[in-house]
Amino acid sequence: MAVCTVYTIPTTTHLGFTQKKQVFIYNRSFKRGGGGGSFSTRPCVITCSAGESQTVVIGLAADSGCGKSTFMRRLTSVFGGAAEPPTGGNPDSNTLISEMTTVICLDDYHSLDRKGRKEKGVTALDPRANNFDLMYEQVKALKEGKAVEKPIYNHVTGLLDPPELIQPPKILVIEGLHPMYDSRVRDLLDFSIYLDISNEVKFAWKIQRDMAERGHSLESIKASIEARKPDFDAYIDPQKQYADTVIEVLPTQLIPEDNEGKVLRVKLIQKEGLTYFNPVYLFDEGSTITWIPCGRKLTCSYPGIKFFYGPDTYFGNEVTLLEMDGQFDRLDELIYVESHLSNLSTKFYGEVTQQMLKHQDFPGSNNGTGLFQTIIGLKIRDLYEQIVASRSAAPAAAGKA
Ligand SMILES: Nc1ncnc2c1ncn2[C@@H]1O[C@H](COP(=O)(O)OP(=O)(O)OP(=O)(O)O)[C@@H](O)[C@H]1O
Ligand SMILES: O=C(CO)[C@H](O)[C@H](O)COP(=O)(O)O
Repeated sequence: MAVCTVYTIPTTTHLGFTQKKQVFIYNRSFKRGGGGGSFSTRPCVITCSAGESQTVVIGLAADSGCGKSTFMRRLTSVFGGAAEPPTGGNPDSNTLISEMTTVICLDDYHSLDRKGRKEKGVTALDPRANNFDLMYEQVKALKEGKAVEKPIYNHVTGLLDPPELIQPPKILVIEGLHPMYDSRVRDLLDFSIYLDISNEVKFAWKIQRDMAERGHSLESIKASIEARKPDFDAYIDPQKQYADTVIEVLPTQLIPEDNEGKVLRVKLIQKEGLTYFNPVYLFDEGSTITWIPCGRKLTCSYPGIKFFYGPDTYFGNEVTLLEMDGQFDRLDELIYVESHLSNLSTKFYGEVTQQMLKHQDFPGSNNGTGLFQTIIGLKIRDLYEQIVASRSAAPAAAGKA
């Protein structure tokens, strides 16, 4: 039987607001196949069932409705198998588990529920509505191979539900508004991604989802974006300076004065000098290239497709930029583009095209958003494999010394 220690996280003050004991946590002495325990008002970390090796932690930051779930579906598909909520758990859980990955949504660390935020006049983007101490303790514990009882923020009721048990996975993805906000959490990340959706495109996507699919009015969508904007600018957007990769989505430059937001210009901004990540390049590494692939090998209707590749700087860091403006007419022809890209970390020729074809019904499959999300999924698989290989090589090397 595993012996478990429960650490309680003290109530703290953050940015002048007291992080209150909001969540009912089930502090259970975790036994395999067993139960028993009692409710506590303190969040906890349970030290038991230490994993064989450390978990690799990936951070994905973006505003709400900016494609995080779609990206996660592409990423988990790269590892094979379906991602499902914890079996037999809360039907409103935000967690998705597959054989290799566990994706936790950082909304679960809201310290104020919907009513609490309204009473205090803060948005969910405001750090004062989130418990970063607990986020740090639990991500750290998972990284060290320890199971945690993670709270659940219920998006249906707007309440904080009793927690769920999360076992340390091989790859932990923390996705949400603030994975890179708190420096302690940021330091735990092995790789980080920021989805930077320009206001025009965010608006077009919101209209598509909230107006067409959820029956919201144009005015209410505009009002909701405007209400979130100051906190988005203050707390969410600055995180992109820390990201190892940014996928920036802008209106096309191929159609003069386009304001429909359907054709997109997408930039993949890749940090240079990382140990386990080599940027993807087009044709010749280190060069600067503008490429129009349309013609005999790639069917393009108006306004066509344009790629750009070259070096750049981003928040003072050296980066490699890969950009695609326009959209594909025929996804099977993507192999032509793929064959001119290098450092893709594929396991066989055509794997990017295969992944894109597999999920052609996902939003963004015909443009740079889907292409670059797929490529980053493959790079994360490669990063994971490199980290695991370096860990198993380290003890062997130490043994020889
Ligand atoms: N690449 C894309 N191209 C076009 N539309 C997209 C794209 N990605 C997302 N969208 C639109 O945005 C909506 C939200 O996408 P998704 O659920 O992946 O985002 P999210 O960040 O997880 O949202 P939330 O945080 O609100 O759950 C989709 O239903 C779709 O309408
Ligand atoms: O920005 C968000 C992240 O997804 C949500 O608005 C936040 O989590 C609050 O959720 P809800 O609107 O369901 O109360």
